[in-house]
Amino acid sequence: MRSPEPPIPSPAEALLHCQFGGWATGSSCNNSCPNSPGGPGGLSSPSPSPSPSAASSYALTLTPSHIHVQRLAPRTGKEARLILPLSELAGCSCPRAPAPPLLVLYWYPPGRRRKGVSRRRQVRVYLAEARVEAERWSTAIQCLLRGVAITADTEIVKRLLPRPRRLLLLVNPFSGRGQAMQWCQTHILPMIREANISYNLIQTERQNHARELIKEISLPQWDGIIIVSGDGLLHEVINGLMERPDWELAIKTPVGILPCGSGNALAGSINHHAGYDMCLREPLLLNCCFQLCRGGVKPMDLVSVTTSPAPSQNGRPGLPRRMFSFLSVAWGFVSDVDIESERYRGLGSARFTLGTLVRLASLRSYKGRLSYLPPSIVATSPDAIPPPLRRPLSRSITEGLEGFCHTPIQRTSSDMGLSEQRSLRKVDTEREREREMERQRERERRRERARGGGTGVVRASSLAEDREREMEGEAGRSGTSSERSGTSSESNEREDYRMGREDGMTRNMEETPDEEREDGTMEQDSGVIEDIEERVRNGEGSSGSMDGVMEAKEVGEEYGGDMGREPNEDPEGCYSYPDNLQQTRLALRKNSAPSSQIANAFFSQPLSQEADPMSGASYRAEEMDLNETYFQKEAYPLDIARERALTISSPFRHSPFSFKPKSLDQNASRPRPLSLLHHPHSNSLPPKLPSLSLSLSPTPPSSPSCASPHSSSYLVPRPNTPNSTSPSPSLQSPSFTFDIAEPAGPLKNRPPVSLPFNPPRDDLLPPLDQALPTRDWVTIEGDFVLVLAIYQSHLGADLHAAPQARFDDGLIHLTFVRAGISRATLLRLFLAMERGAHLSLSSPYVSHVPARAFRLQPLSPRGTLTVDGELVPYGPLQAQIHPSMSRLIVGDSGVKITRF
Ligand SMILES: Nc1ncnc2c1ncn2[C@@H]1O[C@H](COP(=O)(O)OP(=O)(O)OP(=O)(O)O)[C@@H](O)[C@H]1O
Repeated sequence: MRSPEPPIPSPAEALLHCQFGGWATGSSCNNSCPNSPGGPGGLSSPSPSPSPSAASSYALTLTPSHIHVQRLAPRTGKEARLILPLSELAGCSCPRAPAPPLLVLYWYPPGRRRKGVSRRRQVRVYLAEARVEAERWSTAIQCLLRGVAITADTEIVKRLLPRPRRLLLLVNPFSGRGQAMQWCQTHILPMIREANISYNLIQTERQNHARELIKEISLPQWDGIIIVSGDGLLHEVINGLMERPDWELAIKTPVGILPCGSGNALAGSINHHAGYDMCLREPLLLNCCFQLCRGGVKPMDLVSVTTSPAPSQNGRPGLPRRMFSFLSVAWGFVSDVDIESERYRGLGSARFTLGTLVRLASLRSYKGRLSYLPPSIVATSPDAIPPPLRRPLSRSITEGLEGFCHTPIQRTSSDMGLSEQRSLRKVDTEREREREMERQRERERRRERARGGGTGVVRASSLAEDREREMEGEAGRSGTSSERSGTSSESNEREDYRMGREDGMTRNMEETPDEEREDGTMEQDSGVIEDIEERVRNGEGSSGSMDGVMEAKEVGEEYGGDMGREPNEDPEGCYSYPDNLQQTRLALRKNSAPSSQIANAFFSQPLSQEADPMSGASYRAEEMDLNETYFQKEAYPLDIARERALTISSPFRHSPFSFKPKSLDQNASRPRPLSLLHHPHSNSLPPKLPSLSLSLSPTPPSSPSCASPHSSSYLVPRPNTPNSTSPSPSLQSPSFTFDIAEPAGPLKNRPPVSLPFNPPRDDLLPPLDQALPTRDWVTIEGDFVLVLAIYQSHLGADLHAAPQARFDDGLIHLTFVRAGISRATLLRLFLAMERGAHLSLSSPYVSHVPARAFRLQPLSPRGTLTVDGELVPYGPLQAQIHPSMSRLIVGDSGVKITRF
């Protein structure tokens, strides 16, 4: 992280050069001084009376990037030379008289801690001969820290300095474990004072207090709004800014976050992009606070999210709600854990570990439809004239999906460009052509079947069938398989399977249903759970949202195993746990009856479409407890036959708002930090879900390889394109069941925006109650365990959910996990996510795709949806990225930054 030491500065480089005396504080650590901005005695201890250090004197040289400190009378055992990079200084000061003329430097060098690299405070104090000299140095250093250019010839005077920055600090005293105010006193305010930043601190008194405040205040007087809390308070602030009449200007106010919550996802992203290792709690806070003091600002994407209307009190249907999100939209497992773990808030971030285990024990799946617009598609407004037909860039997605839904999505997401090139290259050889024909035949067969069903739906009838087909194809191709490219995850996956077979560890993997295969690894995995559980119980897990998990993983690593992997795979494909690990786990399991029970619950039954007795029971109980607070008791009308006929086109077959409104706003019922001890809710599905079905909305088939029986339908403008003169596909082909019906009565033509001041339009999305464009969108229907849309790299400070994400990459990173995944694999996914290694985890049920917009239509009647971790009304939801809309204070480690 630190750059190599610079050589001794040449005279030409030196801006200032002077001799100083040492200043000892009487303690071994030179870290306190009178009148220091951090207060007497620095952060923690009362100051012993400081005095000039008798023996030492130093030559200090200031260059544009460093302060070189040369001890003039070297003592044995002491470093003669110290180099302080300016990039590691939070600030400096020259205390006022009657204090001696001191130059005080607040230095935060990065150091390796128990968990990663983070900053630690050191104060260096030097005694100048005269006050004017100390002030000159202090001014010069502050100029450099604030980006004011000075040279050796510049007359260093105070008026060179820009005015001190002014920050509005909003503190949620109840965030996380309720330590925000304490950390303000001990960590935040001292460092902010050292950086010569003025501030106003306001404690929030209730939910939405910050939002209301931000709507009212005069913004120009603030250089930044800093949230001292978790991500939820920043969500309020961003929406407060967007609800102002001057939102266009207001949203450009730099915002920053000092992590005192339990998830701290944005802080985790800032920490990561600043080059630090993953860390939590105070180290994370110190890193982020230091970055804040450095003052670099970067653009940050926002995502406009339109949710279903909140249930209204007067019985009239409400308006769809629009909000702006900076972090994530989650449905299923992730949002369940987030919301349900509120009751463990006292554990801090370990609440997510526990929540994950609990939710794993009663894993649910949710029926729904996810549509997304891949980023390679040129922006097409739903109202715009369709662009001339071209070869779709996302062809490889469609092509893959037609064949078999799982693997190609995964492959395409990880190396879209590569797979595209590969698909172009492969027609060159004779063999490839044969394979292509074979695939074509297979596609034809499938279409035949689909036509036979009379629905026009291209869908996988069942995973088992798909797997069989895949296997047949594989067997047929086995003669040539070794010649295939080894770069795709598809081929890797098959390679893995093959190696597993050779190893004799399992049965033929391709013949074995996933669950059965994973059953074979049950014992090891339950060991993982037990380790985690044990640590959570001991309070060790309180160090992170997956902290217990992390530590369990470390235990695994000590034993020589990597829990994040399938036991039968290594990077090359084959892996087995060392015996001693298995023995240790068995021993652990013996001594831990409750854990064993949980582990058995996890692994004895794969997640299937069968009802989960546990969840079913809890659901009924909670219905009574919550009195419809969180979930509707009755499903909104769900015509299964009709839903299955849902096509390639519109994800909405009927008005998405036809469900029964809930009696209360879900948000209003979210337990707030003050009321943590209630809320035994859950959101299990009713028993017996229909088996997985998948319908896809392919891109226009402009090449034979992705021709579809309905190809002609793609050649006409979309049904909701105003300039369309051609009849809609549904009129052309009876098998096409496009729904271009008008939305239900009172919703017709209603603006889907509840924000008062006409904020930016979602040009990629039609209103929520209208059909999506057919072009370019991909739709997946089926049973999901989770859908996560994230636009920051981290989902929690220790969950590196989207390693490829940047603050301003203009992308929504979608991860979805389909039903059928086993608990063990899901756990492995989250374990791997801590290191950001989950993208390479090979599971046919897990997909990662980038998008610029998406629409999610839950078809299960119950569930939780969160936006930035906050509960929103359950129902259809859509979102679109607005690149670089806001500004985030990230420090100056990035390349392109401006200072606030
Ligand atoms: N004084 C307050 N009393 C109760 N709730 C508050 C108060 N101030 C803010 N809130 C609300 O508390 C919720 C949770 O706050 P926040 O997200 O900041 O903390 P957290 O949930 O601990 O952290 P994270 O979101 O990172 O897990 C937010 O929705 C916010 O609106």
